[in-house]
Amino acid sequence: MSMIAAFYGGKSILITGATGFLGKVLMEKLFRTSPDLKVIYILVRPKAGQTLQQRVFQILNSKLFEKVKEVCPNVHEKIRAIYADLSQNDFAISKEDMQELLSCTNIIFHCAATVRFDDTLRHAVQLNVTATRQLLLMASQMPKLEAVIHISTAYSNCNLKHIDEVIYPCPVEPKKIIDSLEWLDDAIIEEIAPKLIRDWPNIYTYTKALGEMVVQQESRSLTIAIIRPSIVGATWQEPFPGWVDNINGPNGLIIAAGKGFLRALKAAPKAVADLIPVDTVVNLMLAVGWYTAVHRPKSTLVYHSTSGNLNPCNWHKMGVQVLATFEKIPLERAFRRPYANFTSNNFTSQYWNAVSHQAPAIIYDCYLRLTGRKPRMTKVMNQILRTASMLEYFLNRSWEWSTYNTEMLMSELSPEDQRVFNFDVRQLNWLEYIENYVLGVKKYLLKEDMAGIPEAKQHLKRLRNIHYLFNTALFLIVWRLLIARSQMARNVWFFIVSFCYKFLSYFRASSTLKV
Ligand SMILES: CCCCCCCCCCCCCCCCCCCCCCCC(=O)SCCNC(=O)CCNC(=O)[C@H](O)C(C)(C)COP(=O)(O)OP(=O)(O)OC[C@H]1O[C@@H](n2cnc3c(N)ncnc32)[C@H](O)[C@@H]1OP(=O)(O)O
Ligand SMILES: NC(=O)C1=CN([C@@H]2O[C@H](COP(=O)(O)OP(=O)(O)OC[C@H]3O[C@@H](n4cnc5c(N)ncnc54)[C@H](OP(=O)(O)O)[C@@H]3O)[C@@H](O)[C@H]2O)C=CC1
Repeated sequence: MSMIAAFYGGKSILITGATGFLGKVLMEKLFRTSPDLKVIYILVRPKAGQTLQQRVFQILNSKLFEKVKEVCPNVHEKIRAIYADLSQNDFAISKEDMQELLSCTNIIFHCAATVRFDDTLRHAVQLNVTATRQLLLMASQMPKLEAVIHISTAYSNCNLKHIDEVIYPCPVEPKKIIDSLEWLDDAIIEEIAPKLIRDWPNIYTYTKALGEMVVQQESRSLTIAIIRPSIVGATWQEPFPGWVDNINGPNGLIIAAGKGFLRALKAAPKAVADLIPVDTVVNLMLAVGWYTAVHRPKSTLVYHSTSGNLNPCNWHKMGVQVLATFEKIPLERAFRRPYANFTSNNFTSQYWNAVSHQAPAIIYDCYLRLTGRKPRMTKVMNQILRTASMLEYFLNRSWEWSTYNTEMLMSELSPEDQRVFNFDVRQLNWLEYIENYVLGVKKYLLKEDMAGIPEAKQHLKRLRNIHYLFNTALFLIVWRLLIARSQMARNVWFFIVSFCYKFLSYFRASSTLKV
């Protein structure tokens, strides 16, 4: 019997960010392994014209939740969506709902955040710092509360090279920033933002670091733990391999590479690609929730959910495997044949951007214009290049994250719990994982049919022929122009032709002699 699964039985669990990538996988696992849990409260806002109920309905009826319905048929009754906007005072939760949350909650998983790298400082602070503070104030009024699990990121201290499982102080007090945002206007905030974030690469990682400081300062009587995942990728094993449903981080790059838009990336080929499967993160979260509530550690423990120090993989190896998978299972209607060129050199990277990205986009847009259609490829390409440049910082560096607490926790689990809540990333086979990942991107994200694979392969063959034809034509044109204008080019040309002629004559003569 799993102790962790039993622990969540009969519990009332509050999850923020339950409609997000991590939140959905967390809910799925909770319902599947502890179907006798009492209730999961989720704080949700209406979005994209959908009510709360419609959003929940959509999640529960998705492929991800297919197995849950078998073990927990009344899952609809066990999920209670509460209207909330985390950027508002008191989260805009009604008095009755707030009362219920305060009196019933046993465990909190705080996943909600803005993960955009380019968010405004005001919004990112509201979500990643102020909301965390407010949630902890709520938590301190919950008599039945046993543990709070705060989800941060392994990159919250990416200004350091070696990162321990401790909370590092930030140069400016979070409280001071929260207070100043109240009276400063937006223009001034955006002006001071670069000075505030100093050596953090973006507002996201900076505000996540502030969020951790808030956890440390507001913990008081609470039992809290922090989990820091690195780059969260598709599921490894559960509920099935390769599940993924958003375009963030690796996913967008995999699509852009598979469609042949992105063929070169400014990335250090040997740098560690610290991906961590989402189900591994969720298993650690549930184990940490159990451990924190049962053992009540005296201080706030930090757990790294990273792969680099236990089972490292680098960008080159990952790129090769992504390409190998696209050979077998190509994406439909590719723009060009997939290719991956990783370089950390500035000049080479700019060269590849011009030749491999911008030039084909411009040529294609000319073709669209000539055929009376609206040009769009340059815009798409610029968007992809903007995204790639935002990720560059993370693709050209390696970090060392220590994992003492995570390994300690692993050793505390019973063999059954180690199996059911496996977060031992040493068992991960990267080649198999990446193959399932790419397949998952095709199936669950792009919703492409496997029956279309032969046609997709045919399309790639056509693209290869067009590529050869184009290169040959280009070579001939350039050469013709060169010969017309330069005596030296003409001399070289005559030298090559006469050399080939002599070689062929010699070859013919020697083969005639043999006969
Ligand atoms: C050589 C060729 C490549 C070969 C590939 C081989 C594969 C190699 C293996 C896999 C590669 C893995 C690389 C991973 C690198 C990831 C590093 C991540 C670092 C993590 C740091 C911390 C991790 C975290 O804690 S959390 C979460 C991370 N957060 C994010 O990922 C959010 C990042 N996104 C943003 O901040 C924004 O989307 C931004 C700024 C990039 C763009 O904003 P903008 O307002 O301009 O656009 P959007 O409205 O958001 O989107 C417009 C458009 O672009 C599409 N899009 C969005 N994100 C991506 C993306 N990552 N890649 C590609 N496309 C993306 C989006 O869908 C929109 O499309 P529409 O068609 O217009 O709807
Ligand atoms: N994905 C990754 O690679 C990594 C993620 N993390 C951390 O994990 C956590 C979850 O990330 P992930 O699931 O990927 O992110 P998502 O963007 O998929 O999910 C974010 C969640 O936060 C919710 N949210 C955002 N703003 C508000 C708001 N104003 N009110 C209510 N809810 C809101 C979103 O709700 P809605 O659906 O309404 O937008 C969504 O449920 C975050 O804390 C992130 O920092 C850490 C490392 C890596």
